Amino acid sequence: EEAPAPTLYDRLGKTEGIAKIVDGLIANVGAETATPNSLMLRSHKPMLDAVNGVNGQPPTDPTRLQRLRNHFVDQVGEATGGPLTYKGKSMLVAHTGMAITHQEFSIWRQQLEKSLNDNKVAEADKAALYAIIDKMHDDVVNH
Ligand code: HEM
Repeated sequence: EEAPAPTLYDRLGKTEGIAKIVDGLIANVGAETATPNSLMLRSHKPMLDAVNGVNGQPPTDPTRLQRLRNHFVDQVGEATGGPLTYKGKSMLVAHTGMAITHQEFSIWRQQLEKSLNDNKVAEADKAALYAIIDKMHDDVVNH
């Protein structure tokens, strides 16, 4: 009996590996929002304001980014064949009202790419993950 072939979830390092990739993505997006002429600040400002507070006011929703992070780990874990279950909103519902542009989607994808490279994900596994991500493009963009 041969062992079953590892799933993409296994090849990304299971939940621990996926969490590192997601945390890297979030760190990269956060860094981009702090740059002059950021392309990601517009879409992320409501969440950042809720987490950080505005004008010295206390945060209105301090765990909002943490919830997004945990949901995203579950979503990738489920979509790559792992034992996780995504319990968040559909991609269409989650991104409706944000008017995310194709350009913003591309910049987001570059932040993911950086994290995949930093985590030394193999090219074939990056391609397999992009196939999953790019299928969501139309649900995320222009709503
Ligand atoms: C295929 C690509 C993407 C995936 C898989 C994804 C995934 C997610 C997930 C899982 C959530 C949380 C939904 C929930 O908790 O119910 C979310 C929310 C969010 N996403 Fe995305 N996302 C993608 C693209 C983008 C892009 C391109 C942007 C902006 C440039 C973006 C900005 C946001 C923001 C601001 C939130 C809301 C956080 C909040 O208000 O609490 N996402 N996304």
